[in-house]
Amino acid sequence: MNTIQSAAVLGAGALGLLYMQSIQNKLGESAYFLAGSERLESLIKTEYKINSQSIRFHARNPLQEDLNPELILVAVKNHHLESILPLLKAASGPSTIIISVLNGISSERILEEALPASTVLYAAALGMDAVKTGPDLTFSVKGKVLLGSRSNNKTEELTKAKEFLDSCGIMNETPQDIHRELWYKWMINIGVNQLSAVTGAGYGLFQKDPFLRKMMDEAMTETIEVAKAEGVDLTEADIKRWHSLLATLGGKGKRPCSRI
Ligand SMILES: NC(=O)C1=CN([C@@H]2O[C@H](COP(=O)(O)OP(=O)(O)OC[C@H]3O[C@@H](n4cnc5c(N)ncnc54)[C@H](OP(=O)(O)O)[C@@H]3O)[C@@H](O)[C@H]2O)C=CC1
Ligand SMILES: CC(C)(CO)C(=O)C(=O)O
Repeated sequence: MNTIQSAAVLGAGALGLLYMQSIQNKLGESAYFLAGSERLESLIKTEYKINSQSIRFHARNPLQEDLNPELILVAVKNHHLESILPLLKAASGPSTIIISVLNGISSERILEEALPASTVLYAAALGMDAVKTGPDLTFSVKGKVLLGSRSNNKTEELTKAKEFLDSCGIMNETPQDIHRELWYKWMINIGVNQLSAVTGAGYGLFQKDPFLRKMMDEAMTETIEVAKAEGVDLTEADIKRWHSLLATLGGKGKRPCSRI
């Protein structure tokens, strides 16, 4: 099996920058952001700072050149998804592996429908505390990518993508049932992100405020009920699993409210 020699990221936000830093370290110029003409120049010109270290990235426009990277990591917000499909269609081909780190349980199906020739893997990004302010990204923990195939089988594309993430130093796991893990992540977002939006609380408060923790757990318990109705066996133990992960996140000023 060939190893991945070219990779693109769509979305130079908190997660896109976090992953691109590692991917560019591995692939150099064969790693680039995908963008249309409205963002291309600024992506190329901007000097980003990642944990105070200056860094520049490459960017290419798939509407103007044939790219066909072997892997595309999609890291936009859910409400951007529809508008990036033309870029993805132009950039991808039959040998392209797509990984979407969007929160929620629907982006992979949307991508599969829009890009039937490519292979869409199922993924969730978990446990990072990355915050982007202007061109500056800061984080204290990088988290990990949970990765699987639609069938949950260890397909060639899954193995290839996993080996690539490993080679870039991007922590990842291939759980037995990726669909369950997507619901687990969705449960976390429902418990934390909305409450954070309403209260302004960051992880620090979620770690120690009993009232906030109670509301968070109640929202997660409701999500477990919805998951069960969908045939996904999330349990209270998954809430405990989240409590352990929450304890590892940097608490200072972090507001995970805008992630969904
Ligand atoms: N941040 C985190 O810690 C985590 C985030 N996630 C998920 O990852 C995804 C990304 O989150 P995050 O990085 O925080 O989001 P950001 O808002 O920081 O980044 C999204 C990026 O997408 C870019 N974008 C939007 N439309 C286009 C387009 N048409 N072409 C090119 N780029 C475009 C935006 O550019 P512009 O600003 O120019 O519009 C922005 O840079 C979300 O879906 C979120 O749910 C999952 C786990 C953790
Ligand atoms: C688990 C959590 C809340 C921590 O970064 C996250 O990954 C997100 O904000 O989506």
